[in-house]
Amino acid sequence: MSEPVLPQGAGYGVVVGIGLFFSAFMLLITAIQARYTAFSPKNSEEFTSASRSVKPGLIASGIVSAWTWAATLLQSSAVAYKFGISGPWWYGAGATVQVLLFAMLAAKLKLNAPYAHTWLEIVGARWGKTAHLVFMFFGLATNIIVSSMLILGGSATVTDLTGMSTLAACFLIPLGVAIYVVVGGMRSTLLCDYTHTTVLFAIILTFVFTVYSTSDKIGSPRKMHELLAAASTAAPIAGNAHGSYLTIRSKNGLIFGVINIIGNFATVFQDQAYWQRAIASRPASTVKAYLLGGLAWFAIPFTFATTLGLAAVALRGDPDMRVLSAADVSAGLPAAAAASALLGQAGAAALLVLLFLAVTSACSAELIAVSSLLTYDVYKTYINPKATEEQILRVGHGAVVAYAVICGLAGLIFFYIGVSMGWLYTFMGVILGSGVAPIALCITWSKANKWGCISGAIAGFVAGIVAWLVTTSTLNGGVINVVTSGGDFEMLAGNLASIGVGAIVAVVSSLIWPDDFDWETTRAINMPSRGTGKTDEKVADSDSDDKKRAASVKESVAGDSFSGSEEEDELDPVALTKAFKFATYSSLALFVVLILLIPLPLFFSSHIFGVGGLTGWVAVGIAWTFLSAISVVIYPLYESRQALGQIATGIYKDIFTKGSGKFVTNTAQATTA
Ligand SMILES: NC(N)=O
Repeated sequence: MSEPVLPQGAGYGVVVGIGLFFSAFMLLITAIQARYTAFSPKNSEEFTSASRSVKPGLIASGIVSAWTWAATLLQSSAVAYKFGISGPWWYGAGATVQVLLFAMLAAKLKLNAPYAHTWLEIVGARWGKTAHLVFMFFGLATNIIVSSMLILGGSATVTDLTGMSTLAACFLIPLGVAIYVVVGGMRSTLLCDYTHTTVLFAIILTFVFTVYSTSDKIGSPRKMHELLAAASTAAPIAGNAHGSYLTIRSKNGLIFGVINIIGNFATVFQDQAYWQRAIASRPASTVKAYLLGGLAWFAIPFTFATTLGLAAVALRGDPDMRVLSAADVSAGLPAAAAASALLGQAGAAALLVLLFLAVTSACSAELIAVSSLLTYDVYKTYINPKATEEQILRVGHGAVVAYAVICGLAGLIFFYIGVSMGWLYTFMGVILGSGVAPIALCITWSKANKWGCISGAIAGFVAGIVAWLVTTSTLNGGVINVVTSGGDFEMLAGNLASIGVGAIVAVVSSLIWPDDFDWETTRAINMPSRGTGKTDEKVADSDSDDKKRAASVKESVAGDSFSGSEEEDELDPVALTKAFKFATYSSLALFVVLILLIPLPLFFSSHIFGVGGLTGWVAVGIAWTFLSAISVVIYPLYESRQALGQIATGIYKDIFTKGSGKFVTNTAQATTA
């Protein structure tokens, strides 16, 4: 291993320091939220679901943040390093379409189970205990794999750049996050995600402008083209047209693309984190949030990897660029190496902060997701069905901390057995792919057959493992180990068998023995008794200060609260059916554009990008990144201007008339809502 670019203290400083900073920040946000708004995380609905009241910009920002893993930055750059310009495209497009298509599931969630806390509650209500337990295995396995990838990617980079102990990084990363999740719950986690996403875009744009505009090592798309063309001549890529880095015609790039699409279907559809954002969303704008979030996210891996992944190739031979081994690439280190070569310690530090923010915000989504599954699907379903509000909240908090420790342990175990982030990334579809179709059918199709879907998930799981191992053995002379099993064809076989068998068994059996489900049972999940609002409507305290503020009550309510009656209005089945149709048409159209119309003609024509082509490609990436930043950084501020005004007014009042700014709801509304 080469000398770390940064001192060890920088690693601890970022991991512990930024972790503590965000914990303090979260305490502040939570205190502000409790004092100046209608929402308090002391309520379990608010803790896990943000009272189902969050607006689309903030949900989109939360989706971007939860979907920006360590792999989004590191693996995307690694595939750019290995396959050239096709890698960032397949990474970005191949993981965006699932979020877009999830908009359909999100619309159906609001239509068919509007008050559920978790996707497993829906499975349990529709198909009973066996299905609940089988799909819980898939759900929790998804969370463990995603969290392990976060910890592996995060710790490998921190260790590489600073020399910090991997063991310490594996535990300190999730524990720091656990503190702020326990303090803040879902809404504050979304607010923290928002701040992370803002900084993330700022750092990504800094790297983009360094590479394509200011760096004296590269500095322009033209120079990048020249360096990539030279790299293609010096070390042609097997399977690429003319061995070039500048073509979409890449056989291994395409194989990665297929694996990527399958694995990401598995991790979006079965990860409570993405369901949870749909659950937290206002019903009328859920579809918008997912379409916006998906499109905004695309820019992150595409532009980042087109920048630092390609820069790592272009800078080969530069005295500041370290030589990368196959293991370094699998660990996702090309981006870190390029950042250090371009900007020295400043580049390494910026990458470290970027990665840490990505890892912590995705990790916070995983922690609160697993906490919800353990609370509602394990504790409340099987251990204490009559659990009180207080017990649920306590278990939710305990589950966050327990899962943080489990994440650290899982990351460490994978690290010691030699499984890297890149290996896990291509493996995820092998064991998780079979659940994709059964779960999608459970929430969207009244004819989905219970036993067909359960057996599809199990049969696909077995088929995936068998196909993966048999292919590994066949292609490697009977040798099965971490290295041989991580090959492109080996992983492709496992991924295809898993998702294919799961889908075929579920669909065919449902066509032969169709169910006729009327959704009444799922709509009844957690249904509030008539007239109960979903917000934490705080009845005015009896203290004299609050009485004095009676006059300001109405304005306070006009801020960002979301009453039960507003929610009922937004749950109008006609409007939600329309939203589902819109989600279907738009997400399928975007799927066709991103996965078929753009890359396939470029692939089959074996086109090699010239200077103009590369410049246009990079320009699209930069423009998309700016539009994304506007959507998930500026737009959430705009849509919440009233609430921000309400909070600012409260703080102003508190400053000038001590105690007068506190939020109090209209007592008349509180008792009748
Ligand atoms: N979230 C992903 N696949 O980067």
